[in-house]
Amino acid sequence: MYNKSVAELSRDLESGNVSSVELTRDFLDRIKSEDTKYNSFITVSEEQALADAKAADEQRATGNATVWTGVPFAHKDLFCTEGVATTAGSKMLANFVPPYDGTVTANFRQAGAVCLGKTNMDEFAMGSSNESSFFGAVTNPWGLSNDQKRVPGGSSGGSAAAVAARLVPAATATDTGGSIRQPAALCGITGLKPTYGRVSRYGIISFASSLEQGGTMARTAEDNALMLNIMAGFDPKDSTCVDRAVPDYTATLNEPLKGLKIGLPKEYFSDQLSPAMEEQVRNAVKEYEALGATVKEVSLPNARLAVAAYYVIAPAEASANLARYDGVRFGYRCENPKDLDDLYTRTRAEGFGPEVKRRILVGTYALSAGYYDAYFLKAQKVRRLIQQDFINAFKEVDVLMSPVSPSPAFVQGEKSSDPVNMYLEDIFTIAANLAGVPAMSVPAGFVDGLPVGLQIIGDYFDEARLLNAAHQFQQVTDWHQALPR
Ligand SMILES: NC(=O)C[C@H](N)C(=O)O
Repeated sequence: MYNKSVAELSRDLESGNVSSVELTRDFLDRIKSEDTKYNSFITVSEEQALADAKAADEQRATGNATVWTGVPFAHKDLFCTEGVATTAGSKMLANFVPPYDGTVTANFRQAGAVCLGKTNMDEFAMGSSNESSFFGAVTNPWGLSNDQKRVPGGSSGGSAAAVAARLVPAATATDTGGSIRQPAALCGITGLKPTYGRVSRYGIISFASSLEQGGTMARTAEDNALMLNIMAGFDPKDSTCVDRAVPDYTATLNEPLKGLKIGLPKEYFSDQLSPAMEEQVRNAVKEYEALGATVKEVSLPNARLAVAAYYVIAPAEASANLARYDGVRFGYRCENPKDLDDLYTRTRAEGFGPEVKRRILVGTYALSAGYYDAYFLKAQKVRRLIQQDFINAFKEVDVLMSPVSPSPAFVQGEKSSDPVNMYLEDIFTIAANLAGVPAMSVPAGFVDGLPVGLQIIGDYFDEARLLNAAHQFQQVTDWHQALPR
């Protein structure tokens, strides 16, 4: 049962092979017995899940079921869930129970899906290893047999580890600079960051508003399509959400790839990429050629500036977004403040972890009057150039393919004392966020027994094509089915 996809579980529910209550109990039991190894959940909402499963079974009995009715899944702990703690992986929000559902949360609820709980993540989505979580690091299900605990990537490491370890068939995630694609790659699952504006951000705890986007994680491309079908769409509660028709993302999965034009950005096959990783990515591209695609080299000349621009823009936006955590309205409050200044200072000093503080300081500096032009404005100009690079590339090709991360899952602690080294994990993923284009990670092989991801980047709102390309690849490969060892 645990190995089944959302599509398969949905068919089992439809045929009456299993009830949602049985399925939900099974997955909850599995989380209880297995997650001690991974720490992929912050909260397991057992009671609520069983009540929702019962309601889903009743709904199905009336003949009014959706594909999702009764199917278990999990939310990254950044998505506000009414009545269930939503912590953003931070001490600051450790006791925050939202009085409302975010739009994505409401969409899953409306479709009848059963949320089993909230997954672990880097604090406020800042990190590439899940080690900055107030609730402890997450362990990658891969590589455990070597006795060395490896990171699952981040910031959506809990979602990725839970899906890889078969604790849930699917989980929501968010991606600001690589937070869906890098953990998906490191855990050997499939993940999609949609176009900026495709999915409502209402009720997602904000880190960098102009970059982040809610997205999907599951083992198959088909399941990612099923998730996006209920996540995408206009929302008047999010002014950055685009009013544009939502296709059925499953409808085009089986289109043949003959004639698909693939571009390989030469900047993404640099010496930062290990030769063994490069070989896996190039082998995956060969599979596409066998499926009828054509391949050519393209250039994203400004891609090398992406990490530098991101680490000005994202902290700047974070410093503004996180100003609201002041101990007054909600979240953590320090004990016995002397006065208002003391309340602000100690609440923030005690409530935030080191990486979040680093970014607030960097962001505040970059936005301050004397430095605004030199850093923030300059970074915005670079961002525009990077966007233009993608626009130019998509005049020549349909999709871009590249590695997701420079190396496979690293050992816990290896990069903790070197923030810049950690930031370089996103060297191939960040440009897509700066430009706002959609991008996926698809399992494409192994290096030293650890999963490798293929990144597929698309033009604006071309998610259906990405999912089609990933699905066709998964019909001729079985990397996405491999069991962690
Ligand atoms: N949030 C993300 O997309 C992760 C990125 N590594 C960051 O720390 O900003």
